[in-house]
Amino acid sequence: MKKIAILGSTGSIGTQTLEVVENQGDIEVTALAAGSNIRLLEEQIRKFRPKTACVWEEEKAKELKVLVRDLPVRIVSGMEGLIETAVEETAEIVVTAVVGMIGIRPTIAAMEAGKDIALANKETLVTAGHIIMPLAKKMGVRILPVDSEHSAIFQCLNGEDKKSIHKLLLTASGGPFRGKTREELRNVKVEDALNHPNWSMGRKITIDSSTMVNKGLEVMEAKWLFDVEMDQVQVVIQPKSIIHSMVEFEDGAVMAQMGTPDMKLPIQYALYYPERRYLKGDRLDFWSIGQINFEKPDLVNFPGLKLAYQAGCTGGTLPTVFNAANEKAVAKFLNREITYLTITDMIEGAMNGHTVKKNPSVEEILEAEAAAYDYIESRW
Ligand SMILES: NC(=O)C1=CN([C@@H]2O[C@H](COP(=O)(O)OP(=O)(O)OC[C@H]3O[C@@H](n4cnc5c(N)ncnc54)[C@H](OP(=O)(O)O)[C@@H]3O)[C@@H](O)[C@H]2O)C=CC1
Ligand SMILES: CC(=O)[C@@H](O)[C@H](O)COP(=O)(O)O
Ligand SMILES: [Mn+2]
Repeated sequence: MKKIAILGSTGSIGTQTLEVVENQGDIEVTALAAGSNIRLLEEQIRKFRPKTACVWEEEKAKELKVLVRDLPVRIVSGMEGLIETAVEETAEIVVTAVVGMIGIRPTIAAMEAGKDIALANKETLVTAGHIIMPLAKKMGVRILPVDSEHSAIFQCLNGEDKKSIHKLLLTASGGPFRGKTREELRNVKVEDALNHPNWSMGRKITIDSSTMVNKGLEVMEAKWLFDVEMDQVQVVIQPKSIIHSMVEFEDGAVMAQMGTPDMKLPIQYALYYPERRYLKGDRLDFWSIGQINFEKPDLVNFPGLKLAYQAGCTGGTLPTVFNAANEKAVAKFLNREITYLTITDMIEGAMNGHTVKKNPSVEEILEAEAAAYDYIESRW
């Protein structure tokens, strides 16, 4: 039996990972972690019987301990608990499905403990890719992409030498506001931004898709995962999310990976790589699709993508500031404290106010995160 731990088991990726586990029937779940949803975590513990379970909030962890007192599961909490979950000794693969930079330390700990990483948590790679990728090499562990575009690229590459890549064609749906002007975006509501045309995902990434910040994070994620330059990653709008991404090789050949918008495919591919297994669900029907359209991204009305290229090309602590400012801004928008366009204004302001530090340590990354938060709190 393959053994896995899931950080963020109660979220969109976490629950779909558990669906894959249930459908396949030959994976043991040895550890689970969530933020605060102890009702769902209790259900998961009863069904999958992990050895360790973590709840971020200490008070909730105490409540959970009482709820599962009849079971042989160790309940832990906070960052220490999250790290303990990530290094649970029997797990071979850790699925990083927490949202945000909070994933950095547990991901590093899991790698240091020799675990392969099924990586959904893109914020970790964006902010600490210069630490994660060399560490993977040093420890001989694999970073298996779960993000749909990166899984697509990984599948297109299928072991081809990095030297054969001319460019990566990262597809984007364009989100719910594709084609709109900044004027039209001025008064959009939280509900409008959460209305993604193709994918059902957690709230933070859904807002990121609407601003194109998600694509910006993904350009930086691709740079680290596939060891390419930022200018080798070209974003192509493909509104129906049928093509999940493409690779153009040196000889001009283009490989694309297509499928229905269902994250269970990339999750399952990462968990069983290089094996492909049957996955039940809808399949593409090209007779009814008819057409697949492509567009150039609009960097004027959606400056998030342009700012991401700036952050990724500069490097150092700037991607952290881009990401941290976005995390703070999205939380504020979801909390209805700021307007939609303020999200990218905040990112731009925080980036402009930052002095870049090259090759930052984890501590320096976390300091840059805190500084970006302080900057935003002091100005908005
Ligand atoms: N959803 C998708 O289809 C895709 C997601 N991703 C990436 O995957 C990651 C997860 O996204 P998604 O599943 O949508 O997010 P969700 O918001 O749906 O889930 C987040 C998960 O993280 C948990 N969590 C939050 N804070 C903490 C914490 N401090 N300690 C432990 N667990 C915590 C949540 O617990 P609780 O429920 O208790 O709050 C929940 O289980 C993100 O980085 C996202 O960008 C990438 C590609 C596609
Ligand atoms: C499912 C997934 O991987 C998301 O990151 C998705 O790609 C979001 O879509 P867009 O950012 O292209 O709207
Ligand atoms: Mn994606």
